[in-house]
Formats: sequence, C-alpha cells, structure tokens
Amino acid sequence: MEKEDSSVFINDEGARYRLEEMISNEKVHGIVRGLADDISNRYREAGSVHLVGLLKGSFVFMADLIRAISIPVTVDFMAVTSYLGTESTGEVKILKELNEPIHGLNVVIVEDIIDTGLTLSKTLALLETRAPADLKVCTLLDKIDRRKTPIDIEFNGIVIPDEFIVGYGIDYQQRHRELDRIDRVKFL
Ligand SMILES: O=P(O)(O)OC[C@H]1O[C@H](OP(=O)(O)OP(=O)(O)O)[C@H](O)[C@@H]1O
Ligand code: HPA
Repeated sequence: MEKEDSSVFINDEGARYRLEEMISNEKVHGIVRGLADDISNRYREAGSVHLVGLLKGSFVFMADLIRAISIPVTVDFMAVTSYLGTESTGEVKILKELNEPIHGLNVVIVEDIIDTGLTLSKTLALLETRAPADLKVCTLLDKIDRRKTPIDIEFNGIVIPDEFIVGYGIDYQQRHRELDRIDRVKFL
C-alpha cells in the first residue's frame, strides 16, 4: 500500500480512503480499565482468571487489559479467521492452537471486536468441548447491528455503529494496527 499524502491511503485494489477518529485514545484506555475492574471483581473470589486472546486483533487490547487486572492472571492465544477483505466468509479456520489446556480453568475469551459473531460462536463451541470451569466473553468493541448469530457477552466495552474500523490492534488489509485509538475507514 502506498501513501498519497499524510491523510489519504490507497488500499490493495487501488481505492482511496481516509481514517477518521471514532474513539479517542483516552476513551479507549478508560474502557479497558473498566473491563479490567469488572473481570477482577468477577474472579477475585475464585483467585485467578485465564484469558484467551484471539489473534491477531486482540494483542494490543490484551497487553493493556492484563496490566490493569488486579488479580492473578494467565494468558494464552489462539488464531482463527473468517475474513477476506471486509467481508466475513462464515467459514472459521484455526490458524494457531492454544498452547495450554483450559480444562477446569476460569476462561475469558478476549476479542477486539465482535461483528457477525461467526468467528466467536465457532470458537466458543470448540472451547466448550474442553471442559473449562467457566467460559465467558470479553470484547472491546461490539458491532451489534451486524450480528448473524447471538453471542452472550459478559464483559462488553462499547457498542459501535456499523462502520469499518481500524486501530488499537485492529486492521484493514493488515494495516493500521499500530494506531492508539479507534478510527473509521472512509472511502473517497
Ligand atoms: O464477529 P466476526 O464477524 O466473526 O468478526 C470479528 C473478528 O474479525 C476480526 O478478525 P480477523 O479475522 O480479521 O483476523 P485478525 O484478528 O487477525 O485481524 C476481529 O479481530 C474478530 O476476531
Ligand atoms: O470493522 C472492522 N474492522 C476490522 N476488522 C473487522 N472484523 C470485523 N469487523 C471489523
């Protein structure tokens, strides 16, 4: 991808787009702290929580979330994908398995964004078969208007409108993950 000027980008197909701020850095970090408090309070009595991040999108969120959680926390990652460009294919492919078993653990799946819910519903069904003590979902962003399958979200950061977004680990054609805020993609 080439940059035309400092604010116009060109995607892999040659279309021009800009990024516009949707959620500021301060607001994102406030939401993350709130989620960390909710998770800490929920599992304090149990003594610990095991977070399972879905790669790649969750890695920035996960890094901030674990540092704001105030109880013992362990972390693992899994990579699944259902996207080609901006469209969900409905097919979920496992690209990277978990490193450790989750049997008997209090597991929270950590997602950057839930859109159609297809990625997560397939992942939840798979992880349920491994008999965790508890299996809950935490997402930073919830694009509820696009849902194709219901998802029970225990720890929900913020509901966003049906717009394609990037930043804070989330990509468009693998770009813009490094932005420390959430932007919408606006085609020109
Ligand atoms: O609710 P859904 O419609 O299934 O979409 C949500 C998923 O799509 C994105 O991942 P993507 O497949 O783009 O992979 P990435 O995390 O590696 O960017 C995002 O990070 C979620 O995991
Ligand atoms: O809005 C989005 N942006 C990037 N990746 C995504 N995956 C689902 N929705 C989105």
